[in-house]
Amino acid sequence: MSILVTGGAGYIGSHTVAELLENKEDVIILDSLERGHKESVLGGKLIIGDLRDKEFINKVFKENDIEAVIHFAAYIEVGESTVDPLKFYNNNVVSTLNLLNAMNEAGVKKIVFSSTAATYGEPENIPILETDKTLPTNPYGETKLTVEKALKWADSCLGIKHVILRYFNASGAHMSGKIGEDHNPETHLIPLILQVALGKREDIKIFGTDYPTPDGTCIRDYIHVTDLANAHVLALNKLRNDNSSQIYNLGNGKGFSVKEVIEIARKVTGQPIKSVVAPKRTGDPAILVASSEKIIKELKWAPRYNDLETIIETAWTWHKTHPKGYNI
Ligand SMILES: NC(=O)c1ccc[n+]([C@@H]2O[C@H](COP(=O)([O-])OP(=O)(O)OC[C@H]3O[C@@H](n4cnc5c(N)ncnc54)[C@H](O)[C@@H]3O)[C@@H](O)[C@H]2O)c1
Ligand SMILES: O=c1ccn([C@@H]2O[C@H](COP(=O)(O)OP(=O)(O)O[C@H]3O[C@H](CO)[C@H](O)[C@H](O)[C@H]3O)[C@@H](O)[C@H]2O)c(=O)[nH]1
Repeated sequence: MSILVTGGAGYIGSHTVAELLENKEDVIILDSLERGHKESVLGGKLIIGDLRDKEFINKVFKENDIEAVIHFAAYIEVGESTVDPLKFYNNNVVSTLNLLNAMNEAGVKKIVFSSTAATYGEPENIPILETDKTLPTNPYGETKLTVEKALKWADSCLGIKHVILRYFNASGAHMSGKIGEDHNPETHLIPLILQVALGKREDIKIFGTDYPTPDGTCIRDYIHVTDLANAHVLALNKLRNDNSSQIYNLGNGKGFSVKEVIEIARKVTGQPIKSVVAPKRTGDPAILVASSEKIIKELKWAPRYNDLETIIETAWTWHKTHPKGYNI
């Protein structure tokens, strides 16, 4: 039987497909390629289509023997979600309902879902626990929380079991150098810093320097994409072994400020990397750092690349060899 990976041609999805293939899983990748890259799919069967198309998704389940779903497909940009929230509800919520409906009709009872630290909003404690309150400050986080709630009822009423993974800041690239981060447009801090190091961008804007943090810039928890990918394999096996639903944070439990990230990137690249202070971005919490104790304890998750210098080195290797992303 196959594992269906939606959004498997995207950044985190493609790294997870690589990890699944290494674990000898049979993989089907479903992606519209609207924001993904067919070159990032290192193996398995790629089906091109859109989850908003109900007939298409029902057909995928009818024509394939699917054991479980790992669901990455979504829009991910916080800023874009504040400009067009309904588009986010349509792609992130309605698409997922189409998927759950097709799963239910086909009798597929296991799903791993990509959620986010953005479901917490402004945190009440640091590090953030899975049991802390969830009050998203933007439509993107709200759409993910809405899906989490739908999954809860799909479990209790339909017996579809889930593992919800709330990622903090995914970063870095595959150790092989074959796949990496290529969002378009790119808004994430580390790839933007590396574009400055490559001379493709004049400077990196620091969004706000008067946050209540030691150097006044925002603190985030950066997690290597392969460590994230590996957690999906553990989540899948958990669903196979104990058939119960759970929510887990995924971060390194250590925060770095924007200025610290820039400084480490200067060291890794050997480039000066010009920075300029810019206005705050709306809806950015000052500090987001995960407690990942639960997944470490329950699923024996063991991150291998948890040093930020190593994470940035892997991203730098990818960006140097792919200055135009998958368009080389
Ligand atoms: N990147 C991060 O730091 C981060 C952090 C927390 C959570 N997440 C979540 O992880 C998941 C993957 O993020 P990513 O950074 O890999 O994003 P990405 O944009 O690189 O990948 C998403 C993929 O889904 C596909 N897709 C989108 N809508 C689709 C649809 N309706 N039908 C079929 N395919 C569709 C896109 O073409 C793309 O290949 C998302 O659900 C995101 O919300 C990402
Ligand atoms: O040019 C930039 C880009 C970002 N930042 C800052 O750098 C930090 C990290 O920003 P990213 O855009 O890289 O990441 P976010 O923390 O905003 O968001 C990421 O992680 C979130 C979860 O923590 C969500 O899931 C979201 O989808 C994902 O993009 C933030 O403080 C941001 O203000 C800058 O100063 N300048």
